[in-house]
Amino acid sequence: MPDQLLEVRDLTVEYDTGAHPVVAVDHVDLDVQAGEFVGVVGESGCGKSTLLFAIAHLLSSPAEITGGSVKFFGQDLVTMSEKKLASMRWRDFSVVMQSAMNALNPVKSIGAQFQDTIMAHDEVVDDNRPAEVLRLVGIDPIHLKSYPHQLSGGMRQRAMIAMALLFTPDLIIMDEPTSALDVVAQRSLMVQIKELQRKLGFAVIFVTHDMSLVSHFSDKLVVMYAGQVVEFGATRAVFDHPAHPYSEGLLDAFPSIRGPKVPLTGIPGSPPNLADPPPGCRFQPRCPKAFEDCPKIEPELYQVGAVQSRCLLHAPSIAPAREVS
Ligand SMILES: Nc1ncnc2c1ncn2[C@@H]1O[C@H](COP(=O)(O)OP(=O)(O)OP(=O)(O)O)[C@@H](O)[C@H]1O
Repeated sequence: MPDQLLEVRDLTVEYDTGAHPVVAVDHVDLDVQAGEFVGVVGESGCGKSTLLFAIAHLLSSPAEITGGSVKFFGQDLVTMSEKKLASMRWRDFSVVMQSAMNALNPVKSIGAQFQDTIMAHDEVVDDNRPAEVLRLVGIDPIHLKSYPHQLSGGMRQRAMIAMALLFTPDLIIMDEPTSALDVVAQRSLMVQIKELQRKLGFAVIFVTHDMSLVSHFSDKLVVMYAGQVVEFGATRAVFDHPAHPYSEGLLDAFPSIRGPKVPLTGIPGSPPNLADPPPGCRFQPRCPKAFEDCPKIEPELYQVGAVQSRCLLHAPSIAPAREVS
């Protein structure tokens, strides 16, 4: 199996809203290696869910992929036929949504829904597999007979993860799978996802608002702002030395569980309207380190040590003359 599982290049998604399309994902690049856990963070509305849906090719109108490619084991999902995509979903990659209650069919038992997923593929699956995947996520297989409303919120999310594991895919895409749960259930589900990932070796792309979750569970971190990736790198490197002022702001806005108590500071202002983003750097109207070039020049992603940062402070031709303390 090649190491490179997913290669997203220049991916752009627009919501066609009339005069000014909303560019929710703007020329995003992302690499995921086999078995890797990649966290995607950023404020509400920055395009995280749209990115995941675009990767899984699950977008519907008015959203449309207007450019770029999503290569999964070298095959471009963007140009792939719906038939081929349907055969790959669940088998090669699966998606776990924010709310299992919305994703599961309320009038079918969990077992019947597992069977539907199995029947939709030409794969031979052992009869015991549904029971086996439920056990894997800590649910008694007796609940194959249960309907979604008979399970707790945590169990429903676990059942969704079990369904995502039916064919042991190489990639599971998760959109805030724990956000509807209380902190204790959230933690225990995360620990379980991580254990399963280690045991079964699948890769995860995981969207969350929760910086403490990604700090504990993800290998790599993608920080998104206004439809763009503004920082990308190993999670530890980003947490230890954030290279983008927005990442710094996000880190200062959440409490550290073990570190010394420090006053939390938010990020002043609010994210821009994606139908009409500010010129130059999109974060500059809110950035404490902005300087005169920031509204004039659109930054690229620059290599800064172990991470990449979309900040002009790190642009080789600009930074030395404009160093801001
Ligand atoms: N149907 C739609 N029509 C127009 N714009 C949309 C539509 N759905 C989403 N958007 C816009 O696309 C942008 C990205 O939305 P998206 O849901 O991907 O963000 P997000 O980071 O996942 O947010 P959250 O964390 O709140 O789930 C937002 O600015 C949103 O307003």
